[in-house]
Amino acid sequence: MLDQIIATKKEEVRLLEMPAPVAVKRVSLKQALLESTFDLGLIAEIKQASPSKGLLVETLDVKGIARSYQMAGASAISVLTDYPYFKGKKEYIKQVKDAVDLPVLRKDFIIDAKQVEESYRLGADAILLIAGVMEYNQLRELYEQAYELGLECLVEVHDEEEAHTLLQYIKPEIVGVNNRNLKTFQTSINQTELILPSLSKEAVIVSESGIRTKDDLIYLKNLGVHGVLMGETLMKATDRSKAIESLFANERTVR
Ligand SMILES: O=C(O)c1ccccc1NCC(=O)[C@H](O)[C@H](O)COP(=O)(O)O
Repeated sequence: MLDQIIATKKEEVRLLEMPAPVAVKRVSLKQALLESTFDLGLIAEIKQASPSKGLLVETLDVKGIARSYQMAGASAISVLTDYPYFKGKKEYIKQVKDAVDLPVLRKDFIIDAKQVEESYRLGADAILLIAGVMEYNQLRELYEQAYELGLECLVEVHDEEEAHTLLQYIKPEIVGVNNRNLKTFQTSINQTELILPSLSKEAVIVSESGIRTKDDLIYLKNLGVHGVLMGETLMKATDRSKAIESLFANERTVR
């Protein structure tokens, strides 16, 4: 499946027509995670479908979901822009930027400089770069290009080998540990505990995927991560604001 997704992305890059840049006020993902309402920063995701779970919701009110995430105290919003596998759309980024003040992470399979430039023009504040889907030299180039444009990167690793190799190329400011094995789709939040010692102590760490319960959040908070990225659990909730409020209850930071 992953090979198939990357083949699709190569074809999309070949056909990509650069959009006109939209005017947006960029906000920092890193800062939002460090200054979150809760003790753990929350990147709340908007995705209609996924390869592992199929259709998550029948209809998608992108602006309404973004507002409910912001109202409940999310630090940032992750927006799937891939259509073939996640039913996402590129225009959702601007829709979310218009609806809320939170940083927007473009969630897609970014493998080429053209997609980085496109993300900037679409109005994203940050992009996802996945270590497992490209050469590390390419990852470094895309990372540097993004920061030159004023975009931040969430650099994603899944295992210790990726984490070790990554540090030989770049010292990412924000690292995501994907608890989902992208080859098998299995999730285990223990993956975060396994990888944590291999990551830079200076990086802002986000645990991603398979996070469902308050116990999961307490476990991750005690490991010392700065934030979590949650998709399916929030998308499937009947009341998303209430879901966040009850998952993060008593986790509010007193300033
Ligand atoms: O979600 C999938 O099935 C998936 C399959 C292959 C590659 C990526 C995939 N998901 C992208 C993500 O990173 C997740 O949407 C995100 O981490 C949130 O995960 P979850 O909370 O488990 O929905």
